[in-house]
Amino acid sequence: MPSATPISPAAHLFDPSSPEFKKAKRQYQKATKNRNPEIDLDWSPFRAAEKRYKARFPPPNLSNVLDLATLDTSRQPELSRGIWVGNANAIVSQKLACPAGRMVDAYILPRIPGLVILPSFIPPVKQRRLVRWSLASHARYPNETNLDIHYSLPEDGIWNNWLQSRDDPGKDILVQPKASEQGRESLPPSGPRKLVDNTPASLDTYESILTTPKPPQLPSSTIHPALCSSLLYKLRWANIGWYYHWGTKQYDFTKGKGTIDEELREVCKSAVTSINWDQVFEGSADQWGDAGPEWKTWDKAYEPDAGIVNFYQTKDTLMAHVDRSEVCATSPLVSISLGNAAVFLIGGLTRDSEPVPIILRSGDVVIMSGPACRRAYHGVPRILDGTLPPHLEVDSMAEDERSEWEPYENYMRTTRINVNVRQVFPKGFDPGFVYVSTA
Ligand SMILES: O=C(O)CCC(=O)C(=O)O
Ligand SMILES: [Fe+2]
Repeated sequence: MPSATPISPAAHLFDPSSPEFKKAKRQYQKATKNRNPEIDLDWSPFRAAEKRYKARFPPPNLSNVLDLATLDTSRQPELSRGIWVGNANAIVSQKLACPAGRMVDAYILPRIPGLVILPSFIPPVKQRRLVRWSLASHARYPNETNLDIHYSLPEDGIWNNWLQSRDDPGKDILVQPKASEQGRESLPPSGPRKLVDNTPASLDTYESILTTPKPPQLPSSTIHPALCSSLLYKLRWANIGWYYHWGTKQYDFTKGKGTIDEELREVCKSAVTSINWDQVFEGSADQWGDAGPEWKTWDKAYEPDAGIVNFYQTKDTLMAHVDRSEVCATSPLVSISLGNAAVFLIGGLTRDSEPVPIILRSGDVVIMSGPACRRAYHGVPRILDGTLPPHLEVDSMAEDERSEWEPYENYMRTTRINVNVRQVFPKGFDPGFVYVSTA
């Protein structure tokens, strides 16, 4: 069923005469009535920026947010979708020269050395394939998701079961909590990703990582059976490659390595080899320590082996954090945005650096690389509702493709997917071998 162009719910928040504006204002006044303004003074610059972009009232002004899509006239239909548009000149950026034989738009920001933005790197057809892959092929056994901790999920995953039940609600499976099956007492549900500071991984700390106990996270004893159709909106992440242990914030190498999808691997490798790294890291060789200018070998040495698919509903956020569990502390981390746009913040090695705000839209790729950027605080304080691009809607598709895509469009209307791909180990490194030889 073709759907009408959505009006972003937030659009009314900019109109003081609308009931939505008045209601949001009342809620805001109620919520802030007893707030001590002194507390605000203690916020770090990163926290203050998170608050600014999270705010429901008044809604954030995005004129200081970098939005490189505004430079591309072919993205106009996408930009005119919602109310959320930033500014291409908000932050100083520089377009990279393309390496020989490659025609890719890539930008660096002098304020965040090692960060590269590739707007529209993923073409629409590939965006749709990655959305299907994320939901139908990847967020299911044997890959771990946030829901597996608490529920005995059907083996073909929440998405595929939900698809079957769309025509026949009687097929909407009731998923049982694990705790009731196993009769265990335990911790409360995990909820959003927990952001605990951990020791940065490196080859020196590798042995202690291997020997740190990694008890399985216990399922909640308080949750109830739930229908697949409702659990779908509680899906927050699915693991890629090496398994990650959330309790210790370390990889659990004893579980072996999950496979990396071949198309995803190709996308990541193609992004990394499209970049003129000499230009990105010009003049920074002295910051790379003993390993020297590693970027010179990334065309051959870059090999993704882990990651996470993040699923955000429009009210979800990802708080400031550093991804420091990977032994490779400088290799590119490739981050792919799909669906609704978001405000992404990236700062420095502590929360005290003022972060740079960037709008990431569907098909954009961000690469975080090098010693400064790979260990920089970053987060996602806002999903920008109503920004699903036209090419992810059935209206833009040929008649015979529409019915297959329709459920994806429905889900993606309120969703942003981020495929976040990392390299844990240097290419060819054998983790088992090092463990035995150093024991
Ligand atoms: O959603 C994003 O753009 C960033 C996700 C992220 O930082 C992470 O998965 O560690
Ligand atoms: Fe991250």
